[in-house]
Amino acid sequence: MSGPDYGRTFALWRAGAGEVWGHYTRHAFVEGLRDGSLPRAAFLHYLRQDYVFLIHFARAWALAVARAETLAEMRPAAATVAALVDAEMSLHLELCAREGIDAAALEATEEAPENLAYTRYVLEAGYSGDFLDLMAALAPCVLGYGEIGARLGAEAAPGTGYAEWIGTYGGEDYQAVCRDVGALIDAAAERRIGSDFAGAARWPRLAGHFRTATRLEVGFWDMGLRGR
Ligand SMILES: Cc1ncc(C[n+]2csc(CCO)c2C)c(N)n1
Repeated sequence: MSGPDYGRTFALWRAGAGEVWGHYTRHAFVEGLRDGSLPRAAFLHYLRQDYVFLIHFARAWALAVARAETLAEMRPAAATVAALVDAEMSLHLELCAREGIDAAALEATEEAPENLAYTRYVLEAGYSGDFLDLMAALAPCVLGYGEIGARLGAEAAPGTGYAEWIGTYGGEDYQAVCRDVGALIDAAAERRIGSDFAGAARWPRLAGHFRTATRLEVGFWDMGLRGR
């Protein structure tokens, strides 16, 4: 099964992750968003944890700014920090406010272990590695939601309570972000390991970061379904 075209590196990493990729992108939580059967309480639990997740994810993209070796790498990383802090977090604040969860309650969310594990793993990939290691750990998050959004945009049942979420990730704006991030990763890989990606000495470690982050996404959905 081939996924959306977000570049050459993504296609190789995605294939290398094997069945774990499908466990992530076709998780029961995702199917619940698609057919509308996901309990609202599970979605809200997920949103609250995701608010905390995005704070640490913005830190990871800020680390990418620091790890960038060219202005062409620095610019999109800086733009992503701004988009996360302004737009993405506001969406969560707004969705939660509508359900009676105010900003103070969101701020007071106790971070779930699955959340901790995932975000600190991504940050550690950047602390101990370079820009490309960090991109390998960030990619499942950014591009996986693109793949999920694209599929749900085409397949979701109409009139469920999750149309807004699906529209955010399935919409053309976010799909363009994914193509841009895919191109950024391809260029970052060529710069550091040349064009024979799979033949590079550090390829297994990069593919390992992608696969591990994908497993941690599965854990995040599991946590969301389980609720508190
Ligand atoms: C657990 C979890 N994984 C992925 C995303 C999706 N996501 C996180 S940041 C971002 C914007 C670009 O970096 C996107 C699409 C999420 N919200 N929560």
